[in-house]
Amino acid sequence: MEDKKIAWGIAPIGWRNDDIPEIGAENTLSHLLSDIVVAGFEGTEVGGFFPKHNVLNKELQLRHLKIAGQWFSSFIIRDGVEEASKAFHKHCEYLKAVNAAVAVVSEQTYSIQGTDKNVFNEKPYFTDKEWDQLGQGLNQLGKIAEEYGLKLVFHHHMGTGVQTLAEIDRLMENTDPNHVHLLYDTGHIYVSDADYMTLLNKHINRIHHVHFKDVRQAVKEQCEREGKSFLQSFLTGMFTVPGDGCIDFTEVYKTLLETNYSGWIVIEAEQDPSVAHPLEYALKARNYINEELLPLENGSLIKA
Ligand SMILES: O=C1C[C@@H](O)[C@H](O)[C@@H](O)C1=O
Ligand SMILES: [Co+2]
Repeated sequence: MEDKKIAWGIAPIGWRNDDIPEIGAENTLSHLLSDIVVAGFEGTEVGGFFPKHNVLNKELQLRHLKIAGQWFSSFIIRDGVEEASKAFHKHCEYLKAVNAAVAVVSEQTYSIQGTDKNVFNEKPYFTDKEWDQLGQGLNQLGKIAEEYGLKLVFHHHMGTGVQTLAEIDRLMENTDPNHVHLLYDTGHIYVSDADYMTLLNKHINRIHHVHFKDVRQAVKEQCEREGKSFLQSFLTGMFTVPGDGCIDFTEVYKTLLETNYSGWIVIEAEQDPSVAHPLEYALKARNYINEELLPLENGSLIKA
């Protein structure tokens, strides 16, 4: 992050999606990275199709782009922390080699994220014993991340055992603030609880990475009525870029400024790239940031 407090990125998910690797498969790494430059972002997250670290670094350097982090599916409850640690070491090694800031961890034991189950009412729940296992395991993974100069940021997610505000509260209570941080994803908390500000205000001190994902309310309601899965919901257009849905990002951004948030804010709007042109939506997001969010910085400086 150097001297700048907030870095703006955009995730590959609008071009290619690790949850459904077939969609957008024609979009190459060069295409994605060059679009990111055209849209005026400083970096991105690592996608499942990204190459070895040296190849990626070359492509990044040519475009003056940086890597914020990468998703890691942990199975601490299913496999135990020793097994999870082995895979996590490899993950962190790669992230260190591409100079990333964070390792994004999501506990995927019992997750229905990639299944055809109704994401609105079939989410899994952990037992007390499983919560303990998860908390202790994440503390260990957090220490591993630090060995590589990274912060572990936990991703609350629809269709998983850590989805609702109450579950995020429990996870925060059950983990060591020195080693386990939080990723705040506006889209996931909105679809889960509707209220996205309470989570932000409550856990701002633990938040070290942010995903800006907007939600189309009418599409969300339709998906809920039809009992759609997570994958079907985003293919139907439940998510979009900030400024194009019902979340008030000015309120979110003001809070981040007032609390001196330092880190990445990554636009992450999964849609079907054959329906929502990735560069068009990246430009739409950038315009919204420039016109509605960045001007708030002056207001917040005056207030401070
Ligand atoms: O951060 C994320 C990564 C994706 O793989 C995930 O499904 C998406 O919803 C998300 O928020
Ligand atoms: Co996210």
